[in-house]
Amino acid sequence: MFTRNNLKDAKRIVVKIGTSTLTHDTGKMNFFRIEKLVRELSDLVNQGKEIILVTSAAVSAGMDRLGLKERPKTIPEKQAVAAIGQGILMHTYEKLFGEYGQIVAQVLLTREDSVKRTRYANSRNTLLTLLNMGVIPIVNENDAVAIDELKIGDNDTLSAMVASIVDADILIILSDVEGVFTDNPQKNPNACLLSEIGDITPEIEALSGETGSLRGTGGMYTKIQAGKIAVNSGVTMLIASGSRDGVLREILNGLNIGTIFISKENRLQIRKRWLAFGARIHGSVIVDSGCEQALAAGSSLLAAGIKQVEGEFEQGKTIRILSLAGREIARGLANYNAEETRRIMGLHTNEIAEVLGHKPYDEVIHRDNMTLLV
Ligand SMILES: Nc1ncnc2c1ncn2[C@@H]1O[C@H](COP(=O)(O)OP(=O)(O)O)[C@@H](O)[C@H]1O
Ligand SMILES: N[C@@H](CCC(=O)OP(=O)(O)O)C(=O)O
Repeated sequence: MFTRNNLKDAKRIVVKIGTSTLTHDTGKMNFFRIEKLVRELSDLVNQGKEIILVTSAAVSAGMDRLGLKERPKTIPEKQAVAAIGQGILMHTYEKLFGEYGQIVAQVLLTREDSVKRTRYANSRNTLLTLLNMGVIPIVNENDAVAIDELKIGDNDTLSAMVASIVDADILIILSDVEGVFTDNPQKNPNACLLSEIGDITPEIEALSGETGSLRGTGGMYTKIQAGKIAVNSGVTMLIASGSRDGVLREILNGLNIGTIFISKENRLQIRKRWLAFGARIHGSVIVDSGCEQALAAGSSLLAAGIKQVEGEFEQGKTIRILSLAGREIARGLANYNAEETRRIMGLHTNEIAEVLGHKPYDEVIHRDNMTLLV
């Protein structure tokens, strides 16, 4: 488990750099900063570290090339602009990393690459093979083809998925802020930096507005969600400022900068991790406190403990299990669809057949298909 004290021993490191760090306010690339980060990353590889870079800014680079002042609105336009920008991004990295003697590879992923078991295994194998060859994989979402169901939607989540897929030691997210503050520091000058976040409680999630900077996607919200994926996958995550000189070296030297999310000790088994974080969430059930305790002790989710059902989900889809206070306790695959779950909630197992006319399962979610997050 990595804490501030032993970060220098981290070997496999995923670094995510957001659009707000890679571009100027004008929307044009910030070459000065990109060069500095490429130099730092190259130096880490020379020290024997394995580095995966998750980069944003394809859309920004494409907009700049086309002279667009506003983000494209339609999906085909967005995809076209990202396809143009991705080439420009890779050209830049190829050139700069090449100057430091590094070999890079482009890896474009979609949600399917972490949801489908075979694609998950393929992505993992490719990334690990590249690392083995001493190459720096440069990852972005495959924006040109990923729409709706296939889309991860933001690179914070993507970077946490990548970190989870390759069993990284740490994930470093570089942004235009020093870390997570008690409030949006761009709007509230009195907001204070949180040096460490232990439990990702509903209060912590509430610190982040839904939006980010003008050019970024998702703001602090998606970074905290990424924290959930990372810590539950055994990956310690840090958020720090990409404009700070020598930021990566300072982090690895254990300096108290940015915000650290310390990983949980037990890494989820690969299948459970995929179940919890690869799949799209289709709805939630809210359970009573007795049920919450039973789940924590390893029981399956029974209809009797469910108080409320949110959203419309099909049988077999991934849903969240929330406490009465709104805390996410677990995720799992539902044996009943939303409508059936509404009809049987609060009932004992032996009453299900009477209400639904059939009872294919005793449990609403079987414990083998459930990942506890507490
Ligand atoms: N509690 C918070 N702490 C820090 N930043 C916050 C918070 N709430 C919202 N933000 C916003 O999140 C932004 C960073 O996210 P984003 O714009 O998506 O950047 P990136 O391109 O690096 O992903 C900050 O500029 C800030 O406006
Ligand atoms: N895949 C998109 C970036 C999406 C995204 O999450 O952006 P950011 O919030 O800047 O990390 C792109 O390359 O433009």
